[in-house]
Order: sequence, then C-alpha cells, then structure tokens
Amino acid sequence: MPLVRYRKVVILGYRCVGKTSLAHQFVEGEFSEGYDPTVENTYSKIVTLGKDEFHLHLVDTAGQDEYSILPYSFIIGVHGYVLVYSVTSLHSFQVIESLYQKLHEGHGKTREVQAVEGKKLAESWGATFMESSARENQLTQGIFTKVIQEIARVENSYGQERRCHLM
Ligand SMILES: Nc1nc2c(ncn2[C@@H]2O[C@H](COP(=O)(O)OP(=O)(O)OP(=O)(O)O)[C@@H](O)[C@H]2O)c(=O)[nH]1
Repeated sequence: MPLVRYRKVVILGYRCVGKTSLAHQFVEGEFSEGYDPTVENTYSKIVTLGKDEFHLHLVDTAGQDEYSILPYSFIIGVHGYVLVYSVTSLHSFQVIESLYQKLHEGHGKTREVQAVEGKKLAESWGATFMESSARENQLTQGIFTKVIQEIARVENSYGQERRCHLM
C-alpha cells in the first residue's frame, strides 16, 4: 500500500486575482464568474503522482497587500506556496514580490549549507546523499529504507570487497 504523505500548500496574492478560482478549479473542476471575497478557506484533495499519493491541504487566503502581516499559520508547517497575480494588474504582480520577501524573513534561520555541497561531499565518499527535514517528515522513511537497501546490496554483492557505506 502506498504511503500517503501530507502536504500543506498556501495560496497567496493580492485581492481578486483569482486565488479562489484556481483552488476551486483544481479541486472541483469548475469556474465561476462571481466574486465573493475570501476570509479563509481550506480544500483537501488526494493527489497521485506516479506511485506516490499525497494528501494535499490547500489553504485559500484573504487577499494580501504589501503591508499585510503573514500569520504563523501561513509559515509554520507549510510545504509550499502558490503566489498568484493577475495579468491585468501590475500592482498584484508587485505584491507577490513583497510577499516572497516576507516569506523568506518569516522562516527565520537562513540556510548556510546548500544541498549541492552535501551532495558533493557524499559523492566524494562514494556515499548516497539525501536531504531531509524531520519536522516536515520529509524523506525520513526514505533515509532508513535506503540504509537497509545499501547494507543488503553490499552483503549480496558476491566477490566484491566488503566496505562500510556512509550516508
Ligand atoms: N477572466 C478571468 N477571470 C478570472 C480568472 N480567475 C478568476 N477570475 C475572476 O476574478 C474574480 C476574482 O476571483 P477570485 O478567485 O474570487 O479571486 P481571489 O484572489 O480569491 O479574491 P479574494 O478572495 O478577494 O482575495 C472573479 O470574478 C473570477 O470569476 C481567470 O483566469 N480569468
């Protein structure tokens, strides 16, 4: 049975740019010409990508502007964002740039080690590289499955020199 992974995605953008319409079209397969300002709404959908299943929790937000303060619920435990602007509003385009900056500030700690550096180090050892977040339960299963697979691979490799694999 495939593992169903939870993903929380928040839709941000200026007022009346089509955030609700986008979510509604994706989840319900419908479009409405009507406009009803959103306070906050959530949608759930199971998304299958190849062999993987994801429980997508979509958060449709009330429109923001450059002065909006993003609540923690839009930052903590969020796996991804969709930043929406309207092609008929230059201002809405400028707002997503400011939202992008706020999201970066909101995440506090900045990255000091790039994934590519970890990958390079692992490669220099002939080891496998995986970057994970325990908080987001990202790849945590995968890491330990991979270790077991690697141990089995080394044990089963007939006639090859036995060596310890570092990950
Ligand atoms: N022509 C056109 N109209 C759209 C499109 N997407 C949304 N609309 C219309 O734009 C208006 C606003 O759409 P919403 O999806 O409610 O916009 P929103 O960003 O969720 O609005 P807020 O809740 O105020 O933030 C509605 O009248 C929609 O019918 C689109 O792709 N093309």
